[in-house]
Amino acid sequence: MRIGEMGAQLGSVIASVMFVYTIFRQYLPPQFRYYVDKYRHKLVKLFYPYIQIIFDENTNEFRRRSEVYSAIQSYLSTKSSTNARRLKAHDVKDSKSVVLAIDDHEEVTDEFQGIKVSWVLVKRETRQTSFSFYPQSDEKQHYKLTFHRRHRNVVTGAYLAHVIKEGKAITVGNRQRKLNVNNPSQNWYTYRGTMWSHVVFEHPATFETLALHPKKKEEIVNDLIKFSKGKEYYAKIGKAWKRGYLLYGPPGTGKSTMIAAMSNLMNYDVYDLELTTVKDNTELRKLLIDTPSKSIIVIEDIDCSLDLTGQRKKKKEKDEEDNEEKDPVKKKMEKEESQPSKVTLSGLLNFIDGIWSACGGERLIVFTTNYVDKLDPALIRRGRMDKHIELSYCCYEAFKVLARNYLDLESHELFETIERLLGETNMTPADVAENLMPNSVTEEADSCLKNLIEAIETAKEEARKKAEEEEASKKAEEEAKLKAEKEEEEKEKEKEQSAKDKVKCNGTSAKEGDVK
Ligand SMILES: Nc1ncnc2c1ncn2[C@@H]1O[C@H](COP(=O)(O)OP(=O)(O)OP(=O)(O)O)[C@@H](O)[C@H]1O
Ligand SMILES: [Mg+2]
Repeated sequence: MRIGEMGAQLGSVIASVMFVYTIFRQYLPPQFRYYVDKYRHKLVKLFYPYIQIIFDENTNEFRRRSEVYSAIQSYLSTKSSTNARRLKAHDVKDSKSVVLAIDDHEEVTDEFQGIKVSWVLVKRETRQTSFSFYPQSDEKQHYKLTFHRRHRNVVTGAYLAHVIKEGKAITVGNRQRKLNVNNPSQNWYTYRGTMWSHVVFEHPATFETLALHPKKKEEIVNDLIKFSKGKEYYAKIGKAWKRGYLLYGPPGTGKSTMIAAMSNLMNYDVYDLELTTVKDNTELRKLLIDTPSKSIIVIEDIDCSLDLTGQRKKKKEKDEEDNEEKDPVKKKMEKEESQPSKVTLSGLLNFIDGIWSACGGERLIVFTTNYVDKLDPALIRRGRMDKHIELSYCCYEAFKVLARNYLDLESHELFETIERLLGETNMTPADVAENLMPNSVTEEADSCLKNLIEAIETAKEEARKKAEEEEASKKAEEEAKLKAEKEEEEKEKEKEQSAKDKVKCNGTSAKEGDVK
């Protein structure tokens, strides 16, 4: 017989005995009654050596679903599928697959450090008598954990911590990741107070498919894994469990793709923060505090995001002209929307250094830029952005990854030519990938590689022409400058000469006057 069943039967026997006792208690002589009452609890303890803990589905706080309950449900979903005979399948919000749970009143046993415990899902009908802003269903359910009282310390300590940790890990593993974007603040009310809107994140990019030099790739992956396992380490050194990455390089070199690969590797949600729609630093702080643990906060094109005031002002003036006919409410909203963003560099820095450290949990912050030289050194100094990653033009190693991804090719006679050509010219992985993509279903790998060679040669030729043109224009500029300088010199000389002539002329006329 299982623990739970044993406990339940013993429990019901004791309950029946107690029930009979309360009926006949009044007929007992007072002295005898006193002794029975005194030893009743000890008797119960003696005959019922089990302890039960109840885990309610909802918390008292706004009737929210209890996180502990959800963790237990996930934990038991793995135990019950092998253990229980009656299971229930249901879809859980944000979960990738159906979650299997034990059916009502079905018992699941578990073992931890040699200790046997039992779990039962209990459902109770309730009748709601009062009006509530948080209407509850008529059913209440809870998990009941039963174990022998001699294991009390282990079960309430290490075992429950283990269940919650495992359960949370299973929930995270099973969770559908989300891509979040910030709502403009004037729309927070419309979006029921939510600052972020989300869609399901299903980007296929991984570090395996990312075209990058293997050494660099390995370094980044190791860095991320070390970070994800570093809770104790960060606590020990007294540093917030956060890490900043700066991805820089020309357009089409894989910065955004790398962010997707990071999210897939770490299983983190992405929070894509559009700074230009954030009104001010206070709003920025609210948005960032609202990001949960295990998230990647992304600010793309950071060089453009912090300096848009001029551009937005122009837009605003233009909008004002267009809006003359519109109704006042709409006009006001649009006016607010076109207000220049007042997010400042110091606001962002304060957040990275200050508030960020205060809210616990692992977070990555990733900035991307095409122009690293344009960034304020204060923003990218080490400690704020822990790792600077340059994503550059496609090298031969990166090309091999793309050839494997797009054409299933490990080697080919044309690879040598491509290696040579890629060493001579700059081509982004995006362009290489575009050329490797077969134009039709029947197109062979051979012809794709030839297309690529042609494209690289064209790019090389264009780069050569561009360099020549630049050289010519530079030469012409220098010549024009020299000419202008010469002309200036001549003009100066002429001026000097005419001044001298004037002096001479004045001298002569004065002398003539004297003679007169
Ligand atoms: N390193 C890479 N590995 C694999 N694919 C790549 C890589 N770089 C670019 N690509 C391909 O090119 C496309 C554009 O790349 P991506 O958007 O990541 O570039 P980016 O560096 O973010 O550019 P931008 O600076 O314009 O935002 C991607 O969809 C991807 O298919
Ligand atoms: Mg990008």
